[in-house]
Amino acid sequence: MIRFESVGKRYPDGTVAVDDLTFEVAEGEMVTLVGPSGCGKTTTMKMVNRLIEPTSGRILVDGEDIARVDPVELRRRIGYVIQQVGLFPHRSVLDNTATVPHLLGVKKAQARKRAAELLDLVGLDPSVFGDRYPDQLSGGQRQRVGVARALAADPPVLLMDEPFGAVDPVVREHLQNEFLKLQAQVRKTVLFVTHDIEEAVRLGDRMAVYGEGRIEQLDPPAKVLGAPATPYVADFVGADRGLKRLSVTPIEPGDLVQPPVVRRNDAVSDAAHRMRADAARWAVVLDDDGSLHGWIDADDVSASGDGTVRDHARRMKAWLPLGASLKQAFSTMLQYDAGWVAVLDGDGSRFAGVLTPARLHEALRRSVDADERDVPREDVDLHSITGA
Ligand SMILES: Nc1ncnc2c1ncn2[C@@H]1O[C@H](COP(=O)(O)OP(=O)(O)OP(=O)(O)O)[C@@H](O)[C@H]1O
Repeated sequence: MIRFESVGKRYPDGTVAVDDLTFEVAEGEMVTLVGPSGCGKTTTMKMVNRLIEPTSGRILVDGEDIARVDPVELRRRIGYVIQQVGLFPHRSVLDNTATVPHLLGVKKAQARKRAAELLDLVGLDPSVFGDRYPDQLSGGQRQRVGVARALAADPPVLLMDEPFGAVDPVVREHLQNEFLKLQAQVRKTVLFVTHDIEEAVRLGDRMAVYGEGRIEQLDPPAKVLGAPATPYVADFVGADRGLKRLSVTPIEPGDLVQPPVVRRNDAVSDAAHRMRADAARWAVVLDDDGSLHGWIDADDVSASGDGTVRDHARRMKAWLPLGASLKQAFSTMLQYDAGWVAVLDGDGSRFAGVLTPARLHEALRRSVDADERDVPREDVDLHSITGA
């Protein structure tokens, strides 16, 4: 846990980099700090490992006032990843990763074993990359080594300053996704500085939007995008914040519609009746074990037809789990030129319903209203939203 209590930093020339900052990063939480250049993000971060000393207030790490902790000892407890990874050029990737545990007194063989595990965890096969030197890696691979090295001493707290800033957008998104998976396993307390809003939105459990030297809003990304606290925040997150919000709004059961469902072994005539009764143009087809198989088009079958559904069923090419983002749903619909996308429940085995473009739009509007009023999305009645 990291706690800032009325923390300020005024440089000798009078520049106030950070002004009266009070906030907390909970254990296992990732908070992203985002804002324009020079607003005080890096200063905030560097005060946590005492690379910069505050001029007022205090900072607690796991309940302890860090002003009373020896800086060297403090930094052992805090992993630090920066854009210029700073690997030792004449040490192998494995030795780079094992450096800190070795310094901490872990036996060399054991430190190297742990380093190999960590390289594996960040997606670098140690048998392929372990013996290479930093200049034999791509930028993205070097960033991964940087993350592995920061995790090597198993610090409870991680500070990350634009760690993926130096790689191209495609690699960056890949690294972000990998890092999210990793964080789900290691659950570190993370402060993550970026000037990329998309990155702040994608990675943060909460994001802190900085104005000059202070935080204008500290909330979950969906809330920042849906209910910006000030005109400054609205302006900073951009006019397309509705679009950005799609990526942080999950598909929930209440968003789905229930089309007619038939089984592969059902008679075609029964399926045709069912679709007609529901005035549906298609039905979802399940396998005999209840798993999703595909769909059947009403135009392909008639009520007097022979045979079973399996003769006419079309295979489903894409589906999504509940909890996937509305952006993924939208993108899947566009990719397959489909008017709906099938959604499966959590463990991916049971058909839960389908999402349509109209329902996607409703989900977005309900979630915005839910954030504004601080209530769960299922409690929002669309008809009660002003203008709906
Ligand atoms: N040693 C210093 N002396 C005087 N002013 C400083 C010093 N270091 C930083 N500043 C100022 O403090 C302010 C905050 O700097 P900081 O590096 O924290 O910003 P930042 O939000 O991380 O910016 P960026 O995104 O460009 O890295 C800036 O106005 C900067 O010019």
